[in-house]
Amino acid sequence: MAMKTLSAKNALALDKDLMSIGAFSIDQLMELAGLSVSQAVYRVHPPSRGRRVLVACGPGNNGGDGLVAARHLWHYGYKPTIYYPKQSKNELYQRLTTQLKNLNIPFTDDFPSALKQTDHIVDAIFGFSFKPPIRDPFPSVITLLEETSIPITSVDAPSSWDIEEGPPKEGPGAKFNPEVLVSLTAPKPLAKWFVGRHFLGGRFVSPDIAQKYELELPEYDGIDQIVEIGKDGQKL
Ligand SMILES: NC(=O)C1=CN([C@@H]2O[C@H](COP(=O)(O)OP(=O)(O)OC[C@H]3O[C@@H](n4cnc5c(N)ncnc54)[C@H](O)[C@@H]3O)[C@@H](O)[C@H]2O)[C@@H](O)CC1
Ligand SMILES: [K+]
Repeated sequence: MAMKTLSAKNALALDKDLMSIGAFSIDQLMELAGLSVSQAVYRVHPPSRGRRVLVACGPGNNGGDGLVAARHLWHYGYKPTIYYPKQSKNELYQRLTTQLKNLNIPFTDDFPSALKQTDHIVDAIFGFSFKPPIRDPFPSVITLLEETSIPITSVDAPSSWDIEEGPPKEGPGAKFNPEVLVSLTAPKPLAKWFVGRHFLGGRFVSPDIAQKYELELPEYDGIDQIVEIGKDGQKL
């Protein structure tokens, strides 16, 4: 399906519109984004395939989506583990972290060991505000994601990919190819380089905002928070 993509600049502007014109709070948007991610994981990797999910969270809102997704996954019967090395002091993130700790969801600083004990990975490290080059401690994490054979679901962007230009030409991330991508609101230009199962999530865009950014969004089915927009190597 050919679908219009949203540049990093427009993704940020749309986010601001959702919170001003749309009257949403960031908590609401993040909750719905994380719920979408949890549904995509359930769709591609049901608990019968293994309940252990390693959720790698970055310092910004992409990481916040991962924290929310982890909570929903726990409620679906998964056993999430969180890698969240650069924790934000922002009150929202503190609350999301407390919610996970209240469910006895473990946090780890040892990414290589955690990777050996998981069935699925959620990559919530960087989203549309990522600017290369990757700073510590993430280069080695991206290299491990690149090398692992455990399936990965990336949130909004395969972390390390340039939002407009796709995978880096060399260094960490150059060979990173997650199995699943959940684009939030609309795919970013980098989706042109992605081959795998591609979902759209973030079911909160009103018709006027979609029109402003000339988005032709697909219909979501029933109560689903995700819609599959590409698979089997079909590209945007
Ligand atoms: N409307 C939407 O589509 C929504 C988007 N959300 C999420 O918000 C994301 C965007 O969030 P943010 O704008 O907070 O940004 P990101 O989470 O994409 O990343 C920004 C964070 O990463 C750090 N960072 C950037 N480049 C780095 C580098 N090279 N090395 C190390 N650290 C680096 C920044 O210092 C900042 O802390 C989206 O991709 C999406 O996942 C949702 O939470 C809410 C709704
Ligand atoms: K990501």
